[in-house]
Amino acid sequence: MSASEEQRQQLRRISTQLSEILDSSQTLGGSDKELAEIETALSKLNSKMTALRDRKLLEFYNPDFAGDFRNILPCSPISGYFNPIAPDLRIWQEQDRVYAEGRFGKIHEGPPDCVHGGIISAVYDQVLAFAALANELPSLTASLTVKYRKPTPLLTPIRFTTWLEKRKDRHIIIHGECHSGDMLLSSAEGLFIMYKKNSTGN
Ligand SMILES: CC(C)(COP(=O)(O)OP(=O)(O)OC[C@H]1O[C@@H](n2cnc3c(N)ncnc32)[C@H](O)[C@@H]1OP(=O)(O)O)[C@@H](O)C(=O)NCCC(=O)NCCSC(=O)Cc1ccccc1
Repeated sequence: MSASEEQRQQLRRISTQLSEILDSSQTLGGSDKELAEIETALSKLNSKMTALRDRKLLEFYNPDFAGDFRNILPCSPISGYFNPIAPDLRIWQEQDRVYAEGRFGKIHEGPPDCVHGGIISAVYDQVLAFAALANELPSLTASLTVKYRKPTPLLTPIRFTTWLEKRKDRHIIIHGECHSGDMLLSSAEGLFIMYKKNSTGN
């Protein structure tokens, strides 16, 4: 079963709500009574959602992403609009480069007030893979090296830039950089291996 436009919009709004709930959970405080009320409300919501959980409406891959890379893998934990843990990034292509821009919130904190290194790596993994796709070289990550130059601040505009560095047969090298303003925060190199052609040559 696939989602109607109305259902897509509803699911997107639900994901946004859940995302805000997750973010709030990181700095939550209140009296015993207030926390108990939240626990009860969430428990009810949880039961309702559990009852509907095996009726997935969203596809794994959306070829009609219309230039918005957050639509390609709707439930990706890094880029999917419908996954509440995905960071709030805009991801798009210009010529053969893919860019991601946005801010990370408390849910992605590693060192105090900074983004967790694993989250930064995960974003590189996804946006470098998108750069391969943008160059019509769909592939999987074989290895990923990230150089962390400066801590990546939370709640601050950050921009990732990625580009195809080299291709030889099925081996693809993609590079990426992450900046806050003019400051280089980190860089990455990924080796991607293109999907094998099947026996029909596709
Ligand atoms: C697919 C492949 C990487 C390669 O296997 P096959 O196709 O069977 O190819 P084969 O083994 O025949 O090798 C071909 C050539 O490549 C070379 N080579 C291979 N590996 C390495 C290496 N590590 N390092 C260096 N070289 C390596 C190998 O020597 C050979 O070289 P040759 O031609 O003789 O000179 C496989 O190991 C695999 O599935 N790994 C797990 C991948 C995975 O889970 N990644 C994480 C999830 S993806 C993600 O999250 C991003 C994403 C999100 C959403 C959407 C899209 C992307």
